[in-house]
Amino acid sequence: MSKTVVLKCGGSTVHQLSESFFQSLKALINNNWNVMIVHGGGPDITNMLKALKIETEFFKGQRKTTEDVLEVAEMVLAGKINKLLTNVLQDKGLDAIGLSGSDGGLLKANYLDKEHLGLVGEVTSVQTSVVSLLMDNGYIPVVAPLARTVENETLNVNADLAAAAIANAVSAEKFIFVTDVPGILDGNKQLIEEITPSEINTLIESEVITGGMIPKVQSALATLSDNCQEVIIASGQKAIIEDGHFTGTKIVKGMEVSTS
Ligand SMILES: Nc1ncnc2c1ncn2[C@@H]1O[C@H](COP(=O)(O)OP(=O)(O)O)[C@@H](O)[C@H]1O
Ligand SMILES: CC(=O)N[C@@H](CCC(=O)OP(=O)(O)O)C(=O)O
Repeated sequence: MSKTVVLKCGGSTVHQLSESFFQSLKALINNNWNVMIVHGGGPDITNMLKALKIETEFFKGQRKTTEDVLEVAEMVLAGKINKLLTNVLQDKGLDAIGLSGSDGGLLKANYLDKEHLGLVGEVTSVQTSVVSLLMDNGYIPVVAPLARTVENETLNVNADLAAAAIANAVSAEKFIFVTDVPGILDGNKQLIEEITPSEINTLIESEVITGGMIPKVQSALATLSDNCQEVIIASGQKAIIEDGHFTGTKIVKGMEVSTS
């Protein structure tokens, strides 16, 4: 039976994905993995908002989303970035179908914090049949992080959190964050090859892990399970598989000793 890998491609890297990254996807498919991609696009949304002279602000790492901001976010995520990624995958000989989380009831959400964030969603359910249908037929689903409420309103969703919700719902055996750094770096900017949840918490407290890395590691911790034994953070500028092994940082459950 095929295993499933969910990759989250950050907006920081989506324009710079390397040839070896696409070769790694082919290797996964040749090894019978079902592959799906959830993408971001934060920097492109910010640039488009600036060009349109619409103010943009973040609250606790998430974009405050007014109706004007949502219109631009949807245009950039479901239009520009989703098509760019789907086209490049097709160009590399990988069968991909682009869709938004609001298509086919894929992602349902509630308002995360309407007062502070406006039209931002927290995913409450994932209609996995939409992506299974595509993967079972040999396609890579490429998902833009938008969702619908039960009242049929569209909401903007942080892409790391959308990817984690999807990875959990499809019971992915592997979950990989593809970003613009080689993985989690320590205080000396050296790559950490393997890390446990308690070591991550220490690095957050000591402010070695900051900014956009925080939602990634938090999403990773929420996804680790008996089924998904490791979550990987790797660079899209390199191969994500070398000599049959995943590159980057592996976040593993570890052998945490309970003191309670
Ligand atoms: N300890 C760390 N190791 C690596 N990157 C870190 C760390 N702490 C913060 N970061 C930042 O996290 C960024 C990746 O997050 P982000 O910019 O949100 O990427 P993406 O668009 O891929 O989601 C890196 O470019 C880096 O600046
Ligand atoms: C609510 C919220 O913050 N949504 C994000 C969606 C895109 C995203 O998360 O893109 P990256 O992965 O490139 O950061 C935003 O508007 O920027």
